[in-house]
Amino acid sequence: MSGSAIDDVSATGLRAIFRIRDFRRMWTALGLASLADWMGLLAITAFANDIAGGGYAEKNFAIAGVLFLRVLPALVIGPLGGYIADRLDRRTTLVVGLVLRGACFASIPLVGTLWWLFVATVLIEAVNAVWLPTKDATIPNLVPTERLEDANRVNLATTYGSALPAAALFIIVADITELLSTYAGWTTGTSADLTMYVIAVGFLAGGAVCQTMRDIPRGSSIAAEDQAGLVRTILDGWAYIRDTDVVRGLVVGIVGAFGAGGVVIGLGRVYATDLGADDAGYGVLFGCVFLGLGTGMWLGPRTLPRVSRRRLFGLGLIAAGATLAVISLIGNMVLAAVLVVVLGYFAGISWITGYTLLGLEVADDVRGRTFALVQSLIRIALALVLALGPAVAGLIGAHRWRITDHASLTYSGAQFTFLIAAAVAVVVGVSAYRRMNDRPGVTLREELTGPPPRGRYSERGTFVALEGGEGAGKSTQARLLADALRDGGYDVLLTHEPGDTPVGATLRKILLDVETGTLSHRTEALLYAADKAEHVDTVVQPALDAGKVVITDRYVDSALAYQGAGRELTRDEVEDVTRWATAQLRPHLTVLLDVEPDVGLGRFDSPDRLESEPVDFHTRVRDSFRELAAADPEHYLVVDAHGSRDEIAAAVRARLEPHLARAVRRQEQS
Ligand SMILES: Nc1ncnc2c1ncn2[C@@H]1O[C@H](COP(=O)(O)OP(=O)(O)O)[C@@H](O)[C@H]1O
Ligand SMILES: Cc1cn([C@H]2C[C@H](O)[C@@H](COP(=O)(O)OP(=O)(O)O)O2)c(=O)[nH]c1=O
Repeated sequence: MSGSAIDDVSATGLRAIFRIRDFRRMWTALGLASLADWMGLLAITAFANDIAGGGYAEKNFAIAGVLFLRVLPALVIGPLGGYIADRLDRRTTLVVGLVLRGACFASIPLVGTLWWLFVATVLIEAVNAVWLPTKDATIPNLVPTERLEDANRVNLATTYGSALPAAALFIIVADITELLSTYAGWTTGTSADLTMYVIAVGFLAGGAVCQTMRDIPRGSSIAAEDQAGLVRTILDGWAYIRDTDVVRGLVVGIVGAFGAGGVVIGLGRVYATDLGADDAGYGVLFGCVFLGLGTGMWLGPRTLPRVSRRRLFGLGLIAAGATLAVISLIGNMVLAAVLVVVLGYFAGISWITGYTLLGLEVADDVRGRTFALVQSLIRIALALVLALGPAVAGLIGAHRWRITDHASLTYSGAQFTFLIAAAVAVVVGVSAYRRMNDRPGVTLREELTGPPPRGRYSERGTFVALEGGEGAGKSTQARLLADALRDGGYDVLLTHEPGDTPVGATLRKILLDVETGTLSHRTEALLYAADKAEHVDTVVQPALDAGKVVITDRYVDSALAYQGAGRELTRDEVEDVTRWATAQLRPHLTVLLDVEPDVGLGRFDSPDRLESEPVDFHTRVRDSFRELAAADPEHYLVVDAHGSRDEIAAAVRARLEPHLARAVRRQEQS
């Protein structure tokens, strides 16, 4: 079996793109620019804080202003950026864009006024609005098409992954500035001056690297219509979100998760001063938000495998809000930093589950628009939170209450604003939890401490199930997958339910023959269960034990969906019988081919007994399949079954690869 080759696929992919000289250079330039850009966010906040004069309100208003101006150009000029970028030479735009941003950063401490900080910030972001689409349009011209996905992953990882090193660098430079002024008598205008120069050098170095790239072919044009249609996108997506309950809960929640993280970034600088820390303290808080977000996104959902994803989403928000409330009450820098990691962790859990659920819940035809809208809403929310947070804090001001002659309580505007934001996050979280609670009878305690979900995964072989409504393309995809895997050297068993055993064939005839007439619902469930028992014991398990890849066209989910949701039996009843019949064996991966019932049914001419059921039966079945997938994203792939046969086959193959690799490792270990 060529398993180890498959194991290496993404590693080879990365190695392959990094062997491309110009991609390497683009990546280096992007890394330097991203690092400088994140440091820039910290530095302009610190600079505004220092230059704004003494008062608590002035400092907060200055920070509110500069953060708002930083986000504004992306919203206002953003749509125009792609249009302008399309008309300029790519390499020149990349180089000049970085040099200009570097020059603007260097000019901030040289001019040294608040007004110039504002102007320079707008200039920097306006240049960035043209630079970003140029960068995104350049990457496809540097790598072969089949490596584009890898390249995009690297692009994203570099852009966001540089936040943490940027925070570390910011802290180091802040400390060096402090040392220089204490021991070498080197006094600067503000504590962030040196940082600004370091940022400028970062951008200039990025520009220099871009200059060494070969001429970049113009290639495909930047999707201008994507950008120009922003307003229409927002309106279309808005109507959809407004009318769909679960989606509305998700979107509000996702924006809320960003708000909770954003408020810490917006208020972090002033809050650090409140706690007796300075720029370095702010850098720490900022880094902690990202550390928490990253950890939450990676590990969070995995550490809570038993909790329903829909519940987890709301719970993450509530926990983030509660953590923020605690942060608002304490006055200790070290404790605050630890709690900010926790805050980021919970916000990260909500963000990643929300994003995954949104992909599953949103109807295919509006998915693109909805995601675009969510991105815009996040940007707007961040702009508002980054600006409003400090503004509210400034308005509230710092207060000190004398309790006794010796004790007093200081409560600052920043802490108070955290408390307001915490309350908002908790309210949004509770409402999302209520709206999306898919296990109303089960208490949270039962969910966390109850027995693990029933089921076992075969130690040997790889078990794949294809599920979906009638005519979704299950048999077609099962065949394509089996062929592709056989070509790759795998030992494959292609099978189906009901009817792939001698007894099963008889059961199938009873079940699907229109002449059978109506069956008691429990009889029907038991006959399907009997077919499965025979199938698992005599076909599936022996093949898995022999190390094969078993692909089944329909499995347990079909029973849960058809007998459990379509009929009057409850899902629990059907699940009890079916899991018992299959000896709890679960597929390593279930592929759900998702399509509206009328599209699937339209692919046939002569319906069988179940296919002749009314459309709302099939709609309930479809909803049920989607719920099963949403509750366990790790073991499911939901594919839009409108796509072409080849597109779908490629998506299935890609998602299966890690599972195949795991099977090979399991086999090697045993
Ligand atoms: N991606 C697709 N686009 C359009 N038609 C398809 C696609 N996949 C399969 N079909 C066609 O739809 C019909 C049903 O496909 P089939 O694989 O038998 O579905 P299922 O097993 O889910 O009932 C067949 O005629 C098949 O050729
Ligand atoms: C496996 C299974 C199938 N079914 C139904 C779904 C289908 O209508 C029918 C299976 O027929 P099948 O020929 O597999 O249909 P398709 O080509 O759409 O996959 O049996 C159940 O109701 N419960 C089950 O557990």
